[in-house]
Amino acid sequence: MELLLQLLLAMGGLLICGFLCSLFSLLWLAPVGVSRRLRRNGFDGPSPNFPFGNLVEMSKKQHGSSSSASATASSCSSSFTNDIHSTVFPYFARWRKTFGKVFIYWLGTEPFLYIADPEFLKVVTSGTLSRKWGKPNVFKKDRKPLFGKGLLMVEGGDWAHHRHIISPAFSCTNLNAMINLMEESTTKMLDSWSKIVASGQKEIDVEREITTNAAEIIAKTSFGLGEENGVRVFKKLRRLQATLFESNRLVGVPFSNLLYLKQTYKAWRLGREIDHLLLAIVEARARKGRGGQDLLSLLLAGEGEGEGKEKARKLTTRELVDECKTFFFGGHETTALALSWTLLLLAMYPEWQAALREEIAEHSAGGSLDSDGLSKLTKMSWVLNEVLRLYSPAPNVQRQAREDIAIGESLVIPKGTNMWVDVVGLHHDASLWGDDVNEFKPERFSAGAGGGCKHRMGFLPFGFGGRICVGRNLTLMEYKIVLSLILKRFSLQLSPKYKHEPRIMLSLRPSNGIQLVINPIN
Ligand code: HEM
Repeated sequence: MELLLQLLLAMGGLLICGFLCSLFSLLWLAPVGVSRRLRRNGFDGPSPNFPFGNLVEMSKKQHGSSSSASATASSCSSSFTNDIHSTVFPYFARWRKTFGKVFIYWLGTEPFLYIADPEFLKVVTSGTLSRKWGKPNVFKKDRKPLFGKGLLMVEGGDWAHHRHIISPAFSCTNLNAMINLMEESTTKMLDSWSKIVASGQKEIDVEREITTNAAEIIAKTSFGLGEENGVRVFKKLRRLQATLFESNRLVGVPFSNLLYLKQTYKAWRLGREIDHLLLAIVEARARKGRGGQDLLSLLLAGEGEGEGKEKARKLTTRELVDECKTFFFGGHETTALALSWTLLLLAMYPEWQAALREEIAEHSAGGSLDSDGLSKLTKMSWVLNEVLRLYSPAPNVQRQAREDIAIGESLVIPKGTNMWVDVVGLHHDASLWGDDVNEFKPERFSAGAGGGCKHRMGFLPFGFGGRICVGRNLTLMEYKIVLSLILKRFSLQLSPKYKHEPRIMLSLRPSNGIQLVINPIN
């Protein structure tokens, strides 16, 4: 009996030792090994402390001049600087001074290759190398309730298949059929603005208004909001988003999820409820056959491309549910931010408000804009590009090496290394754009979509390569419709209450909304 007890104790001890060794290897040996390999390959960077990597330094507030954007704004709310890189990414701005535009830093035990050099980005992602990069596992798990296995997250053959089926749904003909849906929601919003102004209040937080409108538009265009379940999905999706971003997670630190059990559980439960509701919508639509102009109906009706056996299989019900969520989360906040930053900049530049109003009037046949008129709003496209350059709603793009990636003779990026492309850094780089890099000058896009940037990979508001944003035409259409309707009815002025404090909350957002004084145009 005593012998058995000793044996059990010894086995227990061995198990605990084994567990501690694996933990030590996960938390310390593996990341240190990768770190050494990266350094041997010539990649420098700030020294990490495992298991936090460089997170401690990244969470520190910046000092002195780096807070220029907010400092200028708080002392004088009628002017502010667009020089925001060191405000939104103070740690990158600091490290760049020492390590240049390509270096390694660590989120927990995850290595990230920071890239703000467009030529380097081109070399490591061009041609066949593009297939060796996937999406970082560390974010995939975290964002599963939002995107599931939708287009944004899938890889390899699955990605090619989804993209094949989804791209045609965003064709111009299909998008044109959505113009009315967009006008309807926006007119409702503007009618409520008129009432607010009539009641004597002139100031509005346009960011809040525009985000609600964009969420409604994307829900209508993705899965339909006309039905009761559509409205319930919409409300739950918004709650899910708030829940997931309530906590500031220690991304990359092993087991850090245990600190946020309550939020994780709440998000998981909401995710399941949304899935059930969306499943019911998808199944009901599938039974009904073709109907409606939203993306879901188009995907349900759309045949896979190819012939016979080669014909791409249609997306399953489960896959369609994930795509509806992906369109909602990938599409509404980004478009809303592009519009909100635009209204802010137009409030600062009344001459551009006037130029756009003139252009809208010129191309509105019988007072309203059709698809032909929208396509002729050239100056508005310049303004959109300039806003996406200065305040890119998607401030970074990430990838993860699925295998060792050899670049030329001497450089190897080890399997598992993540890539972090600093889009804000690229868009605010004077060596690419010139000394006026931080000025709002939409006319720089008059000569072409590159905006005069010295490198074609220097302007990446919608990402790059095969994975470039599938919804960019939808954004362009929504942007033009919403902005035209606003400018026709109101003129915009900056409110003294506005404080310019852009910050990163997954997307690049204003910290305190965007308060504008709006005046009806007779
Ligand atoms: C101003 C508006 C928008 C911006 C700035 C934006 C930005 C981006 C960026 C940077 C990517 C590349 C991500 C990566 O490579 O990892 C992307 C991909 C994507 N976007 Fe957008 N987006 C916008 C609007 C939309 C809209 C309206 C939709 C859908 C309705 C949408 C759906 C998607 C999807 C599904 C992908 C994944 C494409 C793929 O991986 O093949 N986006 N977007």
